[in-house]
Amino acid sequence: MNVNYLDLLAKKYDTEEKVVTEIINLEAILNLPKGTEHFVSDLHGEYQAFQHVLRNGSGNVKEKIKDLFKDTLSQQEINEFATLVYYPEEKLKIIKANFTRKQELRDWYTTMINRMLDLVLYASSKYTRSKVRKALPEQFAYIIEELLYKTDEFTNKEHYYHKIVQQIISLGQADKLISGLAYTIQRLVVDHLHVVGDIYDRGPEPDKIMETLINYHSVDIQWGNHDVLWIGAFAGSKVCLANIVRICARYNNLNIIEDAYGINLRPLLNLAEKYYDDNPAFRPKENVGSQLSEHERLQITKIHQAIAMIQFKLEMPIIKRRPYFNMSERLLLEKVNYETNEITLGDKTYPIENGCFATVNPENPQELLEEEEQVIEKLLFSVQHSEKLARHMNFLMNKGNLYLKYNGNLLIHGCIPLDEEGNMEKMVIEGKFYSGRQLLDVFEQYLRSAFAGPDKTDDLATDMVWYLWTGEYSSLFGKRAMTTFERYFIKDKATHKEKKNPYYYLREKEDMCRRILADFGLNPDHGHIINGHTPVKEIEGENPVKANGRMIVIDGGFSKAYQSQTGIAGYTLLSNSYGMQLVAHKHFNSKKDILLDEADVLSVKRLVDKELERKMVKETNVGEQILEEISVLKALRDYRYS
Ligand SMILES: O=P(O)(O)OC[C@H]1O[C@](O)(COP(=O)(O)O)[C@@H](O)[C@@H]1O
Ligand SMILES: [Mn+2]
Repeated sequence: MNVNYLDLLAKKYDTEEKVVTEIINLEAILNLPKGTEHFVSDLHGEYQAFQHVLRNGSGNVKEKIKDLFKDTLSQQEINEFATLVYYPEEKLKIIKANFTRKQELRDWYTTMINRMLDLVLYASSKYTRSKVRKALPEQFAYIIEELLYKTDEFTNKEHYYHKIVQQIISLGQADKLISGLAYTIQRLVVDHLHVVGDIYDRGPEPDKIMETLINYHSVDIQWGNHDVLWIGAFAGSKVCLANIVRICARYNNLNIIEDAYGINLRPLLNLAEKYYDDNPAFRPKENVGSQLSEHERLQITKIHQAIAMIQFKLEMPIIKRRPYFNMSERLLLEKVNYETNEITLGDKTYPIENGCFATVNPENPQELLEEEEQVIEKLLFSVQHSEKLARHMNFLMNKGNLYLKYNGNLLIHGCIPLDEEGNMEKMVIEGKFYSGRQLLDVFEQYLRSAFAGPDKTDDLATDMVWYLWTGEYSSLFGKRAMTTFERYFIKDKATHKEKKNPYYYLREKEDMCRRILADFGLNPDHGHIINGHTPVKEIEGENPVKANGRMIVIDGGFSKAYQSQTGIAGYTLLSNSYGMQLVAHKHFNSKKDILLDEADVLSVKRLVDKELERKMVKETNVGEQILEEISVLKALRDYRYS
């Protein structure tokens, strides 16, 4: 081992005792049960629903409460207590309003604090004390530790413990303590969170989800196609930028761009007002009870057209300069007959409906008007100078990857591009063939290099980010072509179809999944592929667990717009030391419903895989790291102290 490195380490471990203590600590951790992993995906801006799933740990909090209190509390008491753990501040307000006498409230506080302490202790049983300490609210850490680890002089000290709790109540700190304990419980029930892609688009509050993830104790992200679209915009891809604005307009979410990220839409609005009018194909989607005025609706409709047309134009030069993207069929503005108002796709000609081509030069359809050029330049400047967006995108890059190998499983948002025979599809990039894992690695390299060079807008790396959004061999898109243009302008639904990669039926086969796991260097006997991206249509009887358990699809279905297709509000997955459980969630209406009715949106838990023997930290990724640390520490001991 490198001696310089050991010398450096010796500064931290400057006595033999310190080295030995750390080795013993680490060895002990290896023999603890593995922490609970929580998998979610396709959050699509649905912050409130995500918060709920996070706060209840996909049902894990309730389960722990039941384990502990099922013989002493009624179902109603359990529900009320669970709601208090999920939303302590709000629930405290509601409950406190019911008390008229001070002493009653005091008694209630005492009961709740003790109940919370019991639950913290129970939820922390598989962690070291030092880890639990880190999860405690700072302000009360000392007191809570004192209350948690009551010593065997318990009987002598009972009065003392009781006094502490009473003091806290007298000093008006009970609410704070209860909230702190509730958050500690939430934190302890889930050790690590995986977000299997698509934080952005469709829903109203992706920025708040990002803030939550930034503050979360332990998380990784597998980018989704919608996430790379945002990364692409920030990295200088104008076409990705046009797409994110278009999607926000379509879903009536332009305030994400304007208010959340402070991006000025005024130049785009001016352009839109000048060239566009009302158009049924471009009216924003509205939720029930939408507050849009006629005027606002019209404005968004115009913006939506303006940015969509900029997008279609911007796609064309990329398709032309990257022939191996194989997208010449998508040069749609060149296939429009502007005189007859028709479009010819293959050997069929269709009438154009709701066309809005006022800014298109039929001689050179890809040409942007100077005004359009300026609009997109200004938008890009604004996007790249949004401090909040910069923070969010940097976090996505730091915590994110295209895929992740974790505890023997392969986590990936979309797919591994396959042909009909189940061979990994090959893509030629700059004259070289790539497929399977190698292709994904190359994609990721391009994406990182695009992010590192935000001032380059037309280089291969930047174009490649857009390819990841929409290209036929993209592991994130997983379809042959995106028919956005057709869905706006052609009535015939047959043209709207987006053909899926064969992966999506081949993944039903165990043998196929085993081959993919092996290609990624994972053990096919134990590993699973965990996918997001495609909503599982439970209504039609689709099973999220496929390929004899090797494949698990957890499109969260958080996206309200898609819930009518899925029939549920999607799945999440839990993996603890006993195995894996899939959780199906019911529709989430509002936090208010949960606070008042204490109804849990959770429905069924299904066992996917049961460990024959309880899985310990030493068998996990973290365990591997710890083993390495131990071997370094042993080397340090030999080198310095023996
Ligand atoms: O329903 P929308 O918002 O128009 O989006 C449809 C587009 O979204 C996509 O399904 C991609 O988004 P997902 O990753 O959520 O599936 C495209 O294939 C499709 O063209
Ligand atoms: Mn997706």
